[in-house]
Amino acid sequence: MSEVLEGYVDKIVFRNAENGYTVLTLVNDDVEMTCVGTFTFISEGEFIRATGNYTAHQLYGEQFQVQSYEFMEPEDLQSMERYLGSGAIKGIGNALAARIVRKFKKDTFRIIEEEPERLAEVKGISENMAREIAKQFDDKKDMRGAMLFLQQFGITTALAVKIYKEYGAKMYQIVKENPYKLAEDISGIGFKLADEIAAKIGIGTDSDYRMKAGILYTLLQASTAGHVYLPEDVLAARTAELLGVDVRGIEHHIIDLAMDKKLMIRESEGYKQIYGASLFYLELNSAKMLCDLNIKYDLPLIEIDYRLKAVEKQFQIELDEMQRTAVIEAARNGLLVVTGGPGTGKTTTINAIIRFFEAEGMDILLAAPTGRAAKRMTETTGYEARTIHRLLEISKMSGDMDNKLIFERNEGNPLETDVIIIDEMSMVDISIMYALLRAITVGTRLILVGDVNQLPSVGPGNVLKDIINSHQFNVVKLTKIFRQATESDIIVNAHKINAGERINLDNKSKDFFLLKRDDVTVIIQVIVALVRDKMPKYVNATSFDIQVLTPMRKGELGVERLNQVLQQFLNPPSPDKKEKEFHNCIFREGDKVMQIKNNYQLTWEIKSRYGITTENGTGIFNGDTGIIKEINLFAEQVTVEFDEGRMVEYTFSQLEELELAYAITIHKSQGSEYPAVVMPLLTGPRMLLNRNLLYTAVTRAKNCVTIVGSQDVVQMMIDNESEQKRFSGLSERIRELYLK
Ligand SMILES: Nc1ncnc2c1ncn2[C@@H]1O[C@H](COP(=O)(O)OP(=O)(O)OP(=O)(O)O)[C@@H](O)[C@H]1O
Repeated sequence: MSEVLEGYVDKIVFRNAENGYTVLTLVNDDVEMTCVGTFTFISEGEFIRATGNYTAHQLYGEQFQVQSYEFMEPEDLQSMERYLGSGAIKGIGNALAARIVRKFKKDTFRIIEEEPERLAEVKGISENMAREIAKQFDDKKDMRGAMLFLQQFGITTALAVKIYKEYGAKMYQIVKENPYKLAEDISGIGFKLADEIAAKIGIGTDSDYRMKAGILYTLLQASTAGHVYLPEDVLAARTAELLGVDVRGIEHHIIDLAMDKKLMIRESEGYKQIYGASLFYLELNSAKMLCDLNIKYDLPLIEIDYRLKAVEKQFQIELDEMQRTAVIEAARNGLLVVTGGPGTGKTTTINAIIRFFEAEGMDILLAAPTGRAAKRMTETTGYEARTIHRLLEISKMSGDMDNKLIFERNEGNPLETDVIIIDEMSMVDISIMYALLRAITVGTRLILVGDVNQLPSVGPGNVLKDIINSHQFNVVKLTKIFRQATESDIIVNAHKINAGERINLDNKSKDFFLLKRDDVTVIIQVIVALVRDKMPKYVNATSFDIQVLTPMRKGELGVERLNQVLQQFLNPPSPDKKEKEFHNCIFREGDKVMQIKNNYQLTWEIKSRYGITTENGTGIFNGDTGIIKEINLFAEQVTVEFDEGRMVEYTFSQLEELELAYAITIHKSQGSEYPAVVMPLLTGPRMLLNRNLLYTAVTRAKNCVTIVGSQDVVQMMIDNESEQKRFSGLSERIRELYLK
């Protein structure tokens, strides 16, 4: 049962401006009470009614834990004086507040509202100031009114402030008529919340606004699953299910939305592709820019060959036929794709291309979609490679909203270079591809390198595969596995998996094992033994370097369960390790954790042995893993050490961006490499257990792969060619442009 406590905010004892967490003393005629909770908009002197519970704090004694609160108008003279002097109105301190109230008595607030010029009758208040006071008073009143209004729909004060700032007084009309607009305009309000508000207001389930918002929301959901568009029937069916309405009513709303330019409709072989407008233009413009870049350079083959021989001689390599072709095509085309599986010489080819152009005195830029991939590229080429975000000089960062990123490099300020090489192209989604293409002028050569059989990007699109499948650009496929690579069963098996062939699982290999177990408990025991005891010695690494990969999040062998178990064994509770529980997950000092979304604002620091900062920067990206070094319960901060000693401080509320990472999904492992991978494979949905997923998991391991579970499931995955279909139209858009 919640209780209610009313009173004045006497003192704000602590306040975290970022998340609103506040400790304050509330006073009324009877008590003075410490209140703790999230207050987004509060100043000393406000009169509030708080709902919550009394709790006993070990250190601080009795406290009132606030769940929600509302502002009330102060009533008596003392409360008016206290409110005015609280700092809520800038320029009025205690003394002036006392003079104002002494002069106007209980008329004070009415005078401020209705005859503010009379404030100038008080000593120390000019006419200008009087107007200013009235304005502030009015602003705050509106804001308070707005909050009271929004509170009835269960909207938190933080969101209420955002809504009020966005719409001002128009807010009332918008909320009453079309609360779905909130979902379009305000980050933090999604379709679901808007739909709840609509229900409370009494908007019908078949209202036009609701239908349209439902369609747009369905497309947005689809884009988070990687789709750029949805076929009309799929969109209609999913929307109907979401809204609980008849599918037949949806089609004409799709047409209406298209007329409003919120959706784009494209006819494709016998069906309609429905795009959200912004993704449509990202895709169409990417297609155009790719075509524009694809110019031919009329260089005589003899000359290229001559120069290539010189490079081979200088660097003492002999390129294979396809590798030579790749260098030649790179010289003769504005756009080239080089694709191949592990050990087929992609890196060697990149190196040859770099040396070839370098010998011509050309400028070259290297980049990759993730920090880890860029780091590897730097190591294998000896040239600085950056993330694509850094290459494009990301400038405006809105926390987690990738689609709102703004880059300094664009058509008005393009990258000035002769050649750009992008590695790990399979991870590039349509938004970052578009941003990259915008910053490249025709005449700069763009070389895209990647393994098309890896899982596609997390973000929408299937860029690398679509570019290849359009058949309009030069593509060099590297297929030969080089001798050194054939010594690794990881590489050999990866290629077999990809070709749908049976792999040898008799455990005679040095780096590829299957431990047959069919009991979940036993599988977990084996995984613990491998990660904690056996693998570190075998591959000469630490337990933390051994990565457990699993297809699923849920279930007995899913990420969540495995992390709990592995944490218990690899980093058990201990009196000298501090912990923080967050959303049912315990974070403990010493834990291995992973950042689960791109955050361009998080700052990191590298410190020397003497504690002096030697380097700092911003940006921690989806998939970056680190170790919790310290949990500070007093400052409510968690310090995590990422690669290369980059230290990052997370506030407790930012813990939602972290997850334990003893086990991670195969999807999250894209673009990473580990000394050893351990993978439970027992059961799971057939849709998920496919060739593509197994291939990606296996190719993450440098020195050892151990599968624990069922051989039948391994075989089933190899045989299951059905990838989860991605609806993306880049390939079609490119072909349309060439047909014109
Ligand atoms: N032309 C060549 N002649 C002899 N060996 C080669 C040649 N090209 C590549 N190799 C060797 O083959 C192995 C794999 O090459 P490389 O690292 O370039 O492939 P990759 O496709 O980048 O592999 P991965 O994706 O696994 O990093 C390396 O040991 C490399 O030295």
